[in-house]
Amino acid sequence: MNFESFVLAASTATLADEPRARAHADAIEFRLDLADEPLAQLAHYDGELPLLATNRPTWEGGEWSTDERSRLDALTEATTVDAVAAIDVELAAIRAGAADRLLDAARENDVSVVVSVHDFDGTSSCSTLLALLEAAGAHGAVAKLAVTAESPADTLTLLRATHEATAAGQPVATMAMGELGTHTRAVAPIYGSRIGYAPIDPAATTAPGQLDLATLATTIESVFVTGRAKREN
Ligand SMILES: O=C1C[C@@](O)(C(=O)O)C[C@@H](O)[C@@H]1O
Repeated sequence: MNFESFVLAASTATLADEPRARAHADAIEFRLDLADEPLAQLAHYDGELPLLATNRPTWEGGEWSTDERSRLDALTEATTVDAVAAIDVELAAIRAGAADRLLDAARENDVSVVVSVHDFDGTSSCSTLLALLEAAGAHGAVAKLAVTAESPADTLTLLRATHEATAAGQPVATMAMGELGTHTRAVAPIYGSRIGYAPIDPAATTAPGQLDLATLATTIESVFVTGRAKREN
């Protein structure tokens, strides 16, 4: 997965759901931390959509609660699965020096790396967001930043950072979590965001404020394609 154009990922803990995502998604984000028998599911996967493997720890809003080594080892094993085209690694894990082997495995297996940062408490200043995106981008193909919107102004800060990083030639994926941030999931692609995440079922969200896959896909289609056509005319 090269993320040169926008990728809409259906987030799920159940790879058997993949056929239901095909109509709208470009990829599956497989949440190993939320899954039963994640490595066995990967070994048996025979779907059509490429996989982005995420194994989110509790310290970054996920559910993988055992030790860091086993978490990163599971992701390392995921890089050897043909269908896995990308993995998600937290910037904090890279900064802690824990992910070197994983990043090597991704390189050896030709798997792209999405380097992620999540802020579940709020939204920092635009310059801080830009610094985080730059730091994350130094380690992977895409820098991903999910903040929490506590006001409409926070969403503008996120979109400005998205726009500025993109204008500077940096591939980023951004979204504002929380109800106030929901619209950013549909409009961030206009400012350059390369990845969107959505659950197949509205009730199975993997982050606060997500839209379900069909809704996000059709909304992006109308605002993004229409907006692009207008800009190009
Ligand atoms: O990091 C992200 C983005 C996300 O948190 C979101 O806000 O859509 C959803 C997660 O599944 C994914 O790993």
